[in-house]
Amino acid sequence: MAVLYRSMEDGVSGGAAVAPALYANQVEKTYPNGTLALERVKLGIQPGEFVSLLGPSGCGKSTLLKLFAGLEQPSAGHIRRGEHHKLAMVFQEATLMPWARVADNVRLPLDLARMDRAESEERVRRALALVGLDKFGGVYPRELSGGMQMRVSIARALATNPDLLLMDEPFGALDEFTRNRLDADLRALWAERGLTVVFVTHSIYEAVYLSSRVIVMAARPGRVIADVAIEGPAVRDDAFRVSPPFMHYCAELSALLTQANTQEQP
Ligand SMILES: Nc1ncnc2c1ncn2[C@@H]1O[C@H](COP(=O)(O)OP(=O)(O)OP(=O)(O)O)[C@@H](O)[C@H]1O
Repeated sequence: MAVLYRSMEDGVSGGAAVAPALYANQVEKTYPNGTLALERVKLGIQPGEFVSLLGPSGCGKSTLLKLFAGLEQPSAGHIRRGEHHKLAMVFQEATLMPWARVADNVRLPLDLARMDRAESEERVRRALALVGLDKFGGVYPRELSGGMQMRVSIARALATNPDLLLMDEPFGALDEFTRNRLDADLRALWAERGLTVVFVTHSIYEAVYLSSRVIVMAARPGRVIADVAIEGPAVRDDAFRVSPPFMHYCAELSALLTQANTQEQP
């Protein structure tokens, strides 16, 4: 069988000498209102992996991403980030400033970092080219489609030259066609730039298409229930989406999610 079920221990040690880019050790998160969002999550992410966090609503995917980003602190256990990694985050909403042109939106984090203007303009130009929006720097966000606005949001993250990209369901609000296209572009970008990506999604198809590894989560309490390596072709085109291995992985992940739901505690 092509699917590999790796133990949670393997996820942490990776079995390799390379230090993980991200590491969660026995992490728990209880919010101030008493909600136990995550229970004993143990997970290591190696540099260069494309890892999706897949699971039903409320299983703690966003919470885990925020813990990795340092936006939330664990209630127990600890989170470690590789020392030399530069992190950027992309959210479900494009969160653009409507009064500012696209190029100014993308330049925002560089302005906040007080980067020299000549350098920041060059960074913005390159980031917009990477997401296929080189001709749109001068327009306002409202003049762009939802998919293009998400591209701007990704360009804003890329302009900071991250090597670690945390993405919280960035394409969840888009139609399927646009989403598939952005998935393909993101996968190509990941391969080209040697990024480490952690990607939150509800979609089994999206997780299989994009990832080198899928972490399956269950709710109440949020926890990791499986760690599945996706050994698809390195270059993933539309043919991969209808190939037998793709269908096979989708069926495996679907079965794992169903199993997790039926095991849910009331
Ligand atoms: N700031 C908060 N305060 C209290 N409870 C929270 C907070 N943020 C999240 N939760 C709760 O923690 C649990 C996990 O939420 P989280 O957003 O991480 O899940 P998720 O898997 O990302 O869900 P979704 O796919 O719907 O975004 C949920 O029960 C949620 O209601």
